[in-house]
Amino acid sequence: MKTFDQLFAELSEKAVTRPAGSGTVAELDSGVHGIGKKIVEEAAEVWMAAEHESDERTAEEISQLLYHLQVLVLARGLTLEDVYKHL
Ligand SMILES: N=c1c2ncn([C@@H]3O[C@H](COP(=O)(O)OP(=O)(O)OP(=O)(O)O)[C@@H](O)[C@H]3O)c2ncn1[C@@H]1O[C@H](COP(=O)(O)O)[C@@H](O)[C@H]1O
Repeated sequence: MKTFDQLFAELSEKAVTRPAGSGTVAELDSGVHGIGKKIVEEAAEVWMAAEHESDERTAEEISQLLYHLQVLVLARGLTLEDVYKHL
């Protein structure tokens, strides 16, 4: 298990070190357009899970949406602080 901040730290390192086989590196390379499509897809899956599936499936889909949002933050060169200042 990891926290939101721990995941972001891990993804930030992968964006720099670009290890072979990393899905994050592949997604970053797909660009903002590709990442944006994943976000829309996952957001729909969150909605459907919340409406029709279990708490566990809903939480899983939310985790995937948060992951793709973090990848987009990195792709745009933003930091979590850039996001947090709007909360
Ligand atoms: N938390 C995630 C994470 N959440 C989602 N995803 C990816 O996002 C995609 C999910 O999209 P899909 O909906 O198409 O996947 P799916 O198999 O259909 O799953 P469901 O939505 O149907 O449940 C898959 O390719 C997942 O691998 C993630 N990929 C990686 N991470 C974490 O990111 C870190 C770095 O991962 P790597 O870069 O791959 O090393 C590791 O800690 C990973 O656990």
